[in-house]
Amino acid sequence: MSTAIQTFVELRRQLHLIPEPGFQEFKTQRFLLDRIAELPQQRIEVRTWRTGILVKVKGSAPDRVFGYRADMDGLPIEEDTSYEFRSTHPGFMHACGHDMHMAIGLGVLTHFVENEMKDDLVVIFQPAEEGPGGAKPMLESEELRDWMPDQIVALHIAPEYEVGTIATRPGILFANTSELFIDLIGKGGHAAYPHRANDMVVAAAHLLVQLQSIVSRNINPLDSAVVTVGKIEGGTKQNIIAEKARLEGTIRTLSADTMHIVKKRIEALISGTEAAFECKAVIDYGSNYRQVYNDEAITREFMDWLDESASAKLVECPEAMTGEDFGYFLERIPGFMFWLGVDTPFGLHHAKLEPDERAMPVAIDTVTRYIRWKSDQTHSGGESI
Ligand SMILES: CC(=O)N[C@@H](CCC[C@H](N)C(=O)O)C(=O)O
Repeated sequence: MSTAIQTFVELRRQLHLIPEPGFQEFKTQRFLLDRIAELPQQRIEVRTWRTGILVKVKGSAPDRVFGYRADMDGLPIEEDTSYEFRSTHPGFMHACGHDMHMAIGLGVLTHFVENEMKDDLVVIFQPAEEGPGGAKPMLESEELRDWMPDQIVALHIAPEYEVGTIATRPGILFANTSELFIDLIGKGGHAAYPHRANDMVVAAAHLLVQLQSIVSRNINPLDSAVVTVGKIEGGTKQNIIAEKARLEGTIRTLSADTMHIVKKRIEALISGTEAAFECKAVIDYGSNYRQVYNDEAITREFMDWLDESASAKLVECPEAMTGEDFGYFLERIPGFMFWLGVDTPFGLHHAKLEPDERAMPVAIDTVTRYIRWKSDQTHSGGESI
């Protein structure tokens, strides 16, 4: 590994030490700002937005602004890797690769600071991707308004692909998402007198099983949807009938219509639970993310370029039911997202996730070469998508 790449690997390890939840990425922001301050400052301008950062690198004869976006937040997971550089924040871990996304962002930024291109570049470090979502408010912010890229790219690590692989597709890449929070409120009581109470642990158990029937019985088998309840809590002690229970989950669909169907069915099942268990239910859909829809022409052009440039092995992949608030960027700015192969047996959001760092030079090289090629193409009078 070259010294320059070793530096970004080391920066990724330092970011891995300090995972923070959405909109609380204070140490992460400080760390990134300090690294950005070490770069030659002549052609860069830095802005902060909440816990996020925007860095503009001025080009020599700008016609357009290219964007690279990296997400910043960690997850509430107790890390269980074999790393020496495990999280120093108990109960939090970079288990979705955002440490790598940010270090790659620093690599892309450094490249364009050291090697001028004609167009401008904005590197966007965005908070709260895992929730409640930083992309939408960031896009509406004054800080980004006059730095809005004309074309944007982002990547996400992919445990299932080998190092050296980049996977993407024109059109929909990631699903529409909606969070799901259901509070059940009944009547608590003594464990020995169930007839005088309305037990919300039992109500939650019934509802949880019924929710599983939505995908299997209400969605066209040729369509795709996910209803996952990732957290359930209820009750206070083993001999007290629970007055309250809470289910927390997420819904994923490949279309807005299917999202509507799933939500209607959840509401119907919840009404049934209220009637059956004589309780009250409150539903909250939390934050919703728009699907990640890759610009078809630009993505196809990138895939052709990648095939020819042999910067990485290209895979045209199927859609995934993951969500990403980068979908909001792609709603406003033409561009695409791709999967970066990091070849590890444990999946995203797993306590043992150890992405292969040899993927980092592949990403920095591909992103910088592609952006430069695209910029040169426009300036040489070539066709501009
Ligand atoms: C890439 C990835 O894993 N993204 C998250 C996005 C979470 C969206 C939202 N908070 C939800 O849970 O619905 C994912 O879980 O796919």
